Amino acid sequence: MIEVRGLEKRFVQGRGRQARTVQAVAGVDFSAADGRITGLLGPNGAGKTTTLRILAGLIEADAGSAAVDGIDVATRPREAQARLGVLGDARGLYPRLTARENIVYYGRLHGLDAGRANARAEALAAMLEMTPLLERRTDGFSQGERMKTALARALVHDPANIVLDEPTNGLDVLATRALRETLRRLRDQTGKCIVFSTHVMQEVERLCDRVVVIAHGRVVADGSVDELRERAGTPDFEEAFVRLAFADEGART
Ligand SMILES: Nc1ncnc2c1ncn2[C@@H]1O[C@H](COP(=O)(O)OP(=O)(O)OP(=O)(O)O)[C@@H](O)[C@H]1O
Repeated sequence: MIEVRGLEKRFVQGRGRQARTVQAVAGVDFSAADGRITGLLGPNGAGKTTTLRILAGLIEADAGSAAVDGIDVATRPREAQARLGVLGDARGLYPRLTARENIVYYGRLHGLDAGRANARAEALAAMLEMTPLLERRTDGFSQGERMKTALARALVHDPANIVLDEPTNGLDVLATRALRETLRRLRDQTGKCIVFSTHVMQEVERLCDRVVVIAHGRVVADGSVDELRERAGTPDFEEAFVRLAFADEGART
């Protein structure tokens, strides 16, 4: 279970009189339940990545709070991280290490012994259909191979909650389908709480039980795909998104 309340974050770029403030997140609230896939949907620059980075404990919020299974990420970061698997946008694999070493290394950081970390790497590789990649250095991996390795690494400690930042970025149709299948399996078979950010409508329609629409750093709508369509008064989800996300700017096409 993930809960975000009144989250705010601004960035200051430059110094002195040249300094410019960007309000990246301006009061985001949402909850993501166990056994559900929740999508953060928003246009470029809406504040999705910043929200997820705060949740992952990578940056601090200026105001508000984020909690994983009721544990505040700012005040009890290690406990919160133990319950959270994070697939970041940069993937960040160590190129000189093999896929197995990348996964096991993270397992060890999360306190698993070597035997357990290796067993988890093998089980996850089987689930993600990447066993033949395990002993290869990640240097030179394709986008899909990187994503699988990074996802296995994020899941190595079997967290109850998973956060993914634009997980299908750069993936082809088959890899995207495989990822969708994996996320559904994690939801249905193990009841994980899954949150992912995207700006791909199709992905949200096919995968999400709940959608949180973010625009200009704020939540502008929250509900199932059907509820959002109904609320926007259109059967076309893309049109519904545009109406909800850009309501204050007049509808665009
Ligand atoms: N480290 C930073 N320094 C300065 N500005 C930042 C920083 N990180 C994010 N921003 C700004 O905050 C705003 C929100 O960015 P964020 O990456 O959270 O959006 P997003 O919804 O994930 O967008 P996208 O879909 O394009 O990835 C943007 O205007 C961005 O330029």
